[in-house]
Amino acid sequence: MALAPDLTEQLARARGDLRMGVPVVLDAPGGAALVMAAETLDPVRLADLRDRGLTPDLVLTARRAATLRARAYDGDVARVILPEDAGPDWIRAVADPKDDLARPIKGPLSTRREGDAGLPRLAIALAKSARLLPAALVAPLEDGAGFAAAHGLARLDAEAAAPHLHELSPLRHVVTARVPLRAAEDARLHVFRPADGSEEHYAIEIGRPDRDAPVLARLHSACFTGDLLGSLKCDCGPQLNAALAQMGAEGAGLLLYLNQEGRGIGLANKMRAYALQDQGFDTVEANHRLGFEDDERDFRLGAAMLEALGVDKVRLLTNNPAKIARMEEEGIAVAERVPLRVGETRFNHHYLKTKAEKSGHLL
Ligand SMILES: Nc1nc2c(ncn2[C@@H]2O[C@H](COP(=O)(O)OP(=O)(O)OP(=O)(O)O)[C@@H](O)[C@H]2O)c(=O)[nH]1
Ligand SMILES: [Zn+2]
Repeated sequence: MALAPDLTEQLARARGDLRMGVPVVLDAPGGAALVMAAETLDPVRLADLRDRGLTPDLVLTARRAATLRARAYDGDVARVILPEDAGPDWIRAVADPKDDLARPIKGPLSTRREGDAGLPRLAIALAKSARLLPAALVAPLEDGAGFAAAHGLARLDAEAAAPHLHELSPLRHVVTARVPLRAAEDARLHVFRPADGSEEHYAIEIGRPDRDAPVLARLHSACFTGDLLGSLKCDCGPQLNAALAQMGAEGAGLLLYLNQEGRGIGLANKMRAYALQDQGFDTVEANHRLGFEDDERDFRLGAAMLEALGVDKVRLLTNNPAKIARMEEEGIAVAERVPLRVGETRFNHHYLKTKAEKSGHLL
């Protein structure tokens, strides 16, 4: 059926539903499950689910489970057995670390050992890709297709959908137009749109870089607070301006503006991380307490955009060795690393030090 949404489109819908608090059905040959994101959990829906005799587990990442001292028998995820009287507040308190220090969780949490964690794992990947807290209620269903149809819920073929969540969605080059910048009057903005309905990404091309030589390039990850507001907590704004200024001075360059806010966890989660940093945790610990890895970005995106723009070798403006490694893996030659040390303030000194010590950033 050509008019029906394909898998990528179904995934985009499922993400939208989870963000709104609408449950989604995951269906696989071995079993099905009803999934609700913990962050957007609706108490009425939780009650309805229980009235139907469904018994959800609260699925967390192993990172969050470690903070809560819960055993993650499934490796990267843990299935917490929900106490019968656990209401939305309890669920949210387990999922969201904001009150961990003020109200230490009454434990111990028991986690499930038996059974298959395939669908719970997919539920976490979906919540992450929806930029929600990585925590979900997952209740086994006997007849996934029947349940989805009866309640008008989105149903995903789990086996087919899982690889899509880890693949880079194809990017379409949508439009290019001239935008004279303070840093360089001869500048053009290219807009790229992923097929999976996720955020658009931009490339700012300064001058006409010679593709036969390594192009001065930067992969800049979106930072609303630093790039737009002038936040002193990071070095993003000064890095963005310094990169454009250098490209302007050299007369050519390519700045990729990747909409991977908060190292890929989204602005809401980044602000949760900032709130934890105010409680004394560093940037990496804060991500872990929330249930995320240190860095959830996918730099394959940058390589795909460079390729689309006909660039296969770069002089990369960065202090982050992971960016260099990823470009090389994706077939983009990094002829030179151009260091970018600007914007140190008394507020971000500790942040920059943590990045150097824990994330391997070069000084
Ligand atoms: N999760 C999280 N993200 C942050 C924090 N501070 C800044 N960010 C994000 O970190 C990213 C910084 O991106 P980049 O400027 O590409 O930085 P980088 O990986 O340090 O690499 P280079 O700047 O190239 O050396 C942006 O997406 C910011 O929104 C934080 O404390 N927690
Ligand atoms: Zn920043």
